[in-house]
Amino acid sequence: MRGLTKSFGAVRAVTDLGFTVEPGSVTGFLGPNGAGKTTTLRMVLGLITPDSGTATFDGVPYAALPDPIRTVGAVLETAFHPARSGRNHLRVYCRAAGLPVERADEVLLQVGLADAGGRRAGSYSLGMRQRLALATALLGDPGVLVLDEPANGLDPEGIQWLRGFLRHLAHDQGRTVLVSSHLLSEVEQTVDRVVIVGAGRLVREGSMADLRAGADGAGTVLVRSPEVARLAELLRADGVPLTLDGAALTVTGRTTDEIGARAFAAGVELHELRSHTSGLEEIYFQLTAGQGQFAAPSPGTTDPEGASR
Ligand SMILES: Nc1ncnc2c1ncn2[C@@H]1O[C@H](COP(=O)(O)OP(=O)(O)OP(=O)(O)O)[C@@H](O)[C@H]1O
Repeated sequence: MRGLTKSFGAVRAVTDLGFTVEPGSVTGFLGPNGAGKTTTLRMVLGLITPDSGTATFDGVPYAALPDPIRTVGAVLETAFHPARSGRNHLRVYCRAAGLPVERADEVLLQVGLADAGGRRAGSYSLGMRQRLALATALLGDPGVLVLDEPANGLDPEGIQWLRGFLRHLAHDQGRTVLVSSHLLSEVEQTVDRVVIVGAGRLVREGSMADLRAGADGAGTVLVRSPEVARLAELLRADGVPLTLDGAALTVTGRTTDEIGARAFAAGVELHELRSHTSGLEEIYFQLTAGQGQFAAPSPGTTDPEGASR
């Protein structure tokens, strides 16, 4: 994508957005609600026309792809004829796209719906609908998958399955997988790279490892110890920011590894040592704070301008 820009009337949804998604990895497309993710994906898939900029697959815009279903599979919104079985839904797509109808059963098996293929799609749970949508995207065995919030409605087991499945498609099969989400925690363990957008603009692009490196020490660490006061004294002497509230010691800007090592070196017994907030989540929050569509002042903030920043 290069220089993608799109307005809806007075609303500027996406501004000069450009990034590249590589094969063999899962890229997370992250941003708060209203950041412009869906609008971007719709432009990529030729469903809406950008005001300016281009989106291409190996240099070819979606509209010019000779065989789009074999190049790109997408899950944007999940709409099914409720009375049609999952299998028939897929067969309709196969016929429309000139694919053998046997593909329907192959993709049902791939997404774990083989036993439910004969049931009405209207009776499917939200998670099963997501799987059926994914199956539809896979019909043409495309090299690129574009998925808008595919974890929506999945239970923890479904999310774990999706995680493994997307990684398999990218890492083992070499496909290009772009997956949007407004929650970093939802895709944190799935994605290799992230593209973060806020208010329609690129905020950050890079590997998950880079983001993690930046997040090291950004969270807080909670410590329980029968010698908590002594440990607090030692850490204060080291210049470590902390708060001691009764028996609860909270340390900022250090990892659990660092605190553990310091306590061990001083012979301080620890009963609990855990990171309270994922530093990664904090970084994501800082990068996108105030850039969501429904950005509101934090509780207790009286600045009336806060909501619009
Ligand atoms: N068809 C449309 N007409 C008018 N405004 C639109 C339209 N589509 C999107 N917008 C606006 O463009 C902005 C970006 O919306 P978009 O749906 O792309 O964000 P998103 O990042 O996908 O959000 P979410 O995580 O909530 O799905 C929002 O302000 C939205 O209200």
